[in-house]
Amino acid sequence: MFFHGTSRVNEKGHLEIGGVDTVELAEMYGTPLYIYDVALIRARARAFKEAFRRHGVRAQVAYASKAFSSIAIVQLAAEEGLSLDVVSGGELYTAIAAGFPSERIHFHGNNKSRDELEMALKHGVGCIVADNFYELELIEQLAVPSGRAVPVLLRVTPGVEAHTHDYILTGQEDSKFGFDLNNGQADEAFRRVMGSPAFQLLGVHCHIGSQIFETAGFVLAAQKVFTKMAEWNKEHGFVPSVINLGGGFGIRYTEEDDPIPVSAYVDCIVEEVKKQAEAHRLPLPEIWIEPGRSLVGDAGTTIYTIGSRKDVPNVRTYIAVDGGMSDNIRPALYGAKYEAVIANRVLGERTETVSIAGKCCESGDMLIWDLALPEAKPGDYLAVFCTGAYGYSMANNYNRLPRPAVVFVENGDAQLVVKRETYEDLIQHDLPFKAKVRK
Ligand SMILES: Cc1ncc(COP(=O)(O)O)c(C=O)c1O
Ligand SMILES: N[C@@H](CCCC[NH3+])C(=O)O
Repeated sequence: MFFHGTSRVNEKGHLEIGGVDTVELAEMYGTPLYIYDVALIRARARAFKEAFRRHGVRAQVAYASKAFSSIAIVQLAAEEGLSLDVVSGGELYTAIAAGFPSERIHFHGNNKSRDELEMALKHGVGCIVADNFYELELIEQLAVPSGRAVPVLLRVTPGVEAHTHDYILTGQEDSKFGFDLNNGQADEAFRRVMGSPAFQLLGVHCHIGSQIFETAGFVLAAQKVFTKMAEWNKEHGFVPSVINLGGGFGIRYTEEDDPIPVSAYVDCIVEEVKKQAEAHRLPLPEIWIEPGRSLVGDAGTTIYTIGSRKDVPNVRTYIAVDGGMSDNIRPALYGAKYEAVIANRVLGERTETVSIAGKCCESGDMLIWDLALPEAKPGDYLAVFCTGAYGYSMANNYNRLPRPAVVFVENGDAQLVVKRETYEDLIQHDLPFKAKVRK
């Protein structure tokens, strides 16, 4: 059975997570419903931190909140001693509202606006990951009058091609993110930052992509980034205090995925950074990473109610659920694959193969193709596993579907942490049209 964390089958034959019956949750909060296994998120956070601790190096593990941002998850990240990666005014606002320590917030993004940068500086975020020359210009304009130097990392594209889906590759040269490491852009950004009192350069950031299963890309990225920082050290006496190698560590969505433990990624990163620091006779910088998916991905499960069924004789059977690409766009966007069970009959014999359709008016709104299930009836609950990252955070109101509720479960306790949207919520920003009367 494809279970993660505290998921198990209880004596009623129902899926239980965090000691709570998911069928009871579906009945209490309605569906679609996102359920997060808090113990699993804690375990992943601790595994990352423990891996660094074993090496005795200074490190920060920043939760990439784009994977799932809400007050509750940010508070949990703070409780677990994580730092926080935010990529917009909205994620920053959420972090501040949750009381997250601003000195542990890292502000990302390839087109930060003046307002967003102003907000970040006002709250004294720990660092701005500067992406481009326009942004350096904006930071300078905002920082110089204040007389304070802004801590920055320069985001570079190292020219490393990780093996993952094209849409989630970020480290290759032809990318919208960061300063190119190989064509002189990163050097120009370095000179720009070092020559201005507006900046305090901490070091370099790179992120090579997402859902990566191999360590080779991280090692290569560490080598390339370090070689550049060593060059800057030789020529300009710069001593980096931070190297940030981003996130991207893969998780197991289906039986086809075979990820390595999070500690294995940390081991290879730390070993390479140590090797590079020694080779270049530089002090070991603090090592930062920013995992999103690997902290929350397999801790999330979505519960849907099964509704209509359509048989296309000799071709396939479609089973439709009460959500779809509006609460999980990943299958439509990336062809992402998931595993699922019937939450109220987990151990039922899997006698038919069906395809799970969403309820949006798009043929591409399919959640899972060719899934073996016990015969599904209207009113059964379908539990789709591993939806914790880039599920709720990419949810939308297509077809004016209200976004689902989110519940955290731990030790037999369930807590609603995001309310379900209502129809009133959907029209709250709409204004009536008043036609001008022509004379
Ligand atoms: C700059 C940056 N950091 C961190 C992440 C988090 O990646 P993941 O969720 O794959 O760990 C991303 C997303 O890919 C990113 O773009
Ligand atoms: N949203 C993507 C990951 C993008 C990561 C952000 N750089 C996914 O669901 O796989």
